[in-house]
Amino acid sequence: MIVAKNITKSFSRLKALDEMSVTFSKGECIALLGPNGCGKTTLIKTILGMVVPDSGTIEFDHEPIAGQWLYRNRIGYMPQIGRYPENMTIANVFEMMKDIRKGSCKQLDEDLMESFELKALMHKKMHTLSGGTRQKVSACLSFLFNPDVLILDEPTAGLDPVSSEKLKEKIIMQKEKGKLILITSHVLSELDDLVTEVFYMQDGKRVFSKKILELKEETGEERLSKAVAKMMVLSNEQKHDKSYTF
Ligand SMILES: Nc1ncnc2c1ncn2[C@@H]1O[C@H](COP(=O)(O)OP(=O)(O)OP(=O)(O)O)[C@@H](O)[C@H]1O
Repeated sequence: MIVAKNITKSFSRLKALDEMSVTFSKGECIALLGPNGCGKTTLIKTILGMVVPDSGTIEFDHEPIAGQWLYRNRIGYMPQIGRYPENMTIANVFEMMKDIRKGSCKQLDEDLMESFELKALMHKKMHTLSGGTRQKVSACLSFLFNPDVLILDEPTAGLDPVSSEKLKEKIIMQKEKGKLILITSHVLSELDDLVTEVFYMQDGKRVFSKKILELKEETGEERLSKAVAKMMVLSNEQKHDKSYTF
């Protein structure tokens, strides 16, 4: 569904993405992992067309995305930090988004708005919201237009535990519907029941990408955090052994 080939993106002398290639398929829930500053958000933004790569190509459903924008109607994006017109109420923001996306979605998905009880807060202005409520607005907007692809950048950061669980349940339901979900999180324990694949990056490059079953089998670990940690140790140990392919 999304295929990126040899994507490079530099900011001055820093290579945020270095010849990065990825294939993300329908029905997968992929954890995009790696240390701070390794290029996860930059990769997401190149897929969304918000950052233009210096070289390389990205295809969405076999069509190059360069110069295109309609494909974005099929993606729900929850940014790490949602930025909105601060003087608007939550209701204004939703109306604005519905207006922008007019006609691109027949049936709105308002499940999360209900489970987060957001409707009671609709009159509040964005600049008055707590960090968690702002995060809930971003989550609701990303699911609202029933997208085929969900890109969620640190979705549970700032959410209380009950709201986090509600969001996780919603993500699992979308995965079961066969959607493609890309998710970044530094709290690996939250990803345990969610992800089907792990894509681990460092310094703008892929270190390994593995299906979750394969990862658990190879490391002998059940929990994602332990499996990823062990994979990193194996990766370092095997760096000079060319017979071992990640
Ligand atoms: N617009 C920009 N201008 C200059 N440098 C940038 C810009 N965007 C990203 N970078 C740099 O590119 C590198 C990758 O950043 P990116 O946000 O993709 O990392 P990340 O893996 O998402 O990090 P985190 O886990 O902290 O969210 C970082 O060194 C960052 O400072």
